[in-house]
Amino acid sequence: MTTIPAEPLVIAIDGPSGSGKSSVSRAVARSLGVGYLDTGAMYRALTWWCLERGIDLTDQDAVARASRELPLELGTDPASPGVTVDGTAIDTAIRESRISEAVSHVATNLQVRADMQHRQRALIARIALAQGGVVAEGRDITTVVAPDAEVRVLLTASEEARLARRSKELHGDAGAAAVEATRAQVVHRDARDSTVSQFIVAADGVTTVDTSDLDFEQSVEAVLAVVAARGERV
Ligand SMILES: Nc1ncnc2c1ncn2[C@@H]1O[C@H](COP(=O)(O)OP(=O)(O)OP(=O)(O)O)[C@@H](O)[C@H]1O
Ligand SMILES: Nc1ccn([C@H]2C[C@H](O)[C@@H](COP(=O)(O)O)O2)c(=O)n1
Repeated sequence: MTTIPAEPLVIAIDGPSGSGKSSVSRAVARSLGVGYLDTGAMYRALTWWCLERGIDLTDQDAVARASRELPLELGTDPASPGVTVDGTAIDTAIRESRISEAVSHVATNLQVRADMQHRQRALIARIALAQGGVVAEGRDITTVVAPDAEVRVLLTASEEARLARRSKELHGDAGAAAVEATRAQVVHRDARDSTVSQFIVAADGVTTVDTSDLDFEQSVEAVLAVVAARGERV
């Protein structure tokens, strides 16, 4: 473990799919001994819940209603951040391809976004207080949900690197066919999601960490270096 911040520290991390947000954020939170919030899991959980209940994802009002009623519980321990809806553990189910391919319908619903952003601000405040700090990651955390966070990072990587990582994770190899099969879950999803959030280019005051040429441990160290340098910026 590195150092436990004296004051509750909010670290906001955004970035495109496959940049390493979830895995790197969890490792950073563990290293600092603070809580973790996976906001993407919230959109995934709502997508799962709507599909379970037969709600048409293109029916914006119905999905927004489901969002307001979603009985969601999120674990905030970076070692095991479980996701539960109405008592059912859905950690594995929300990572299935059918959810990855459908989640943008939900994430681009502006009524849903307003509801989720409201929940996320409350969660960030609560986790930071309870766990001495929080690493919150997603697509609009540095810009909309927590623009006043003490540390704001855009974690990015080249399209090639992101496709290869996700392909290896899903198919166990990064050969051309596997990479192509992964494209819809990475590039096409980012194109849809970027119509409602800015996560390709860093906003003012947000530090870009490009992990294209870094391995996992080096990426974690690079984010921890940004955290360590906080306050040194003018
Ligand atoms: N710097 C890195 N070098 C190599 N592999 C990495 C690196 N960072 C993350 N990975 C691996 O890449 C894969 C994708 O990472 P992760 O799921 O954290 O990305 P993400 O940005 O959260 O994606 P999404 O937004 O689609 O959920 C994981 O298998 C992870 O272990
Ligand atoms: N703050 C956020 C977090 C996530 N999303 C969207 C983008 C993705 O399509 C989906 C799932 O996220 P992932 O688990 O892949 O990081 O949710 C968003 O719009 N805003």
